[in-house]
Amino acid sequence: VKYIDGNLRAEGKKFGIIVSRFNSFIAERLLEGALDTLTRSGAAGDDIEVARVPGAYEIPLVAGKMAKSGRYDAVICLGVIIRGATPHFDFVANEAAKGIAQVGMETGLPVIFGVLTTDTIEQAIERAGSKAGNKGSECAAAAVEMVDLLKQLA
Ligand SMILES: O=c1[nH]c(NC[C@H](O)[C@H](O)[C@H](O)CO)c([N+](=O)[O-])c(=O)[nH]1
Repeated sequence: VKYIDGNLRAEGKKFGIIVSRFNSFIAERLLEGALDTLTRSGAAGDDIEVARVPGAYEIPLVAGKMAKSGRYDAVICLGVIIRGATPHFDFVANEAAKGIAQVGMETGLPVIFGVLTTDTIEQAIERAGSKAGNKGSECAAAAVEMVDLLKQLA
C-alpha cells in the first residue's frame, strides 16, 4: 500500500486568508487561530495576506480573485453565520459554502471552508477558541496539509 500524506510544514508556502467582518467579535478569533497555526507551522509573516470582506456572502468573490492570482498556495475562508440572528441564514450560508467550494474546484487550489454556521452565538464562541477548539486553527492546518498533498499528486 502506498500512502500519500500531506505534511504539516508551512515553510515557503503562501496563504491568502479572507475573513468577514460580520460577527467580527467571533470571526477575529478565527483569524487569530489561523495565523497562530500558520506561523507556528513555519509560515513566514510575509507569506500570509489577510483580506477582510463585509460578510460571508462576499467571501467567494474574493476567494476566486486570490485563487486565480497565482500569488497563493492556498486560500482560507473564515466567517461566522448565526441562524438565530440571521433572517436569511440559509441564503447566506448556502451561497457562501457553494461559492467557496466552486472556487476550489475551478482553480485546483486548496480553498478551505472555515465559515461557522451555527444556531446560536454560544455555539460559535465554542468553535472560535473555547471548548470546541478553534475552526480557524483547524482550517489553517488543513490548508498546510492540502498544499503538500496536492504537490505530491502533481
Ligand atoms: O457573515 C455573515 N453575513 C451576514 N449577512 C451579510 C451578508 O454576508 C452580506 O454581507 C450582505 O448580504 C451584503 O451582501 C450574516 N447575517 O445576515 O446575519 C451573518 O450572520 N454572517
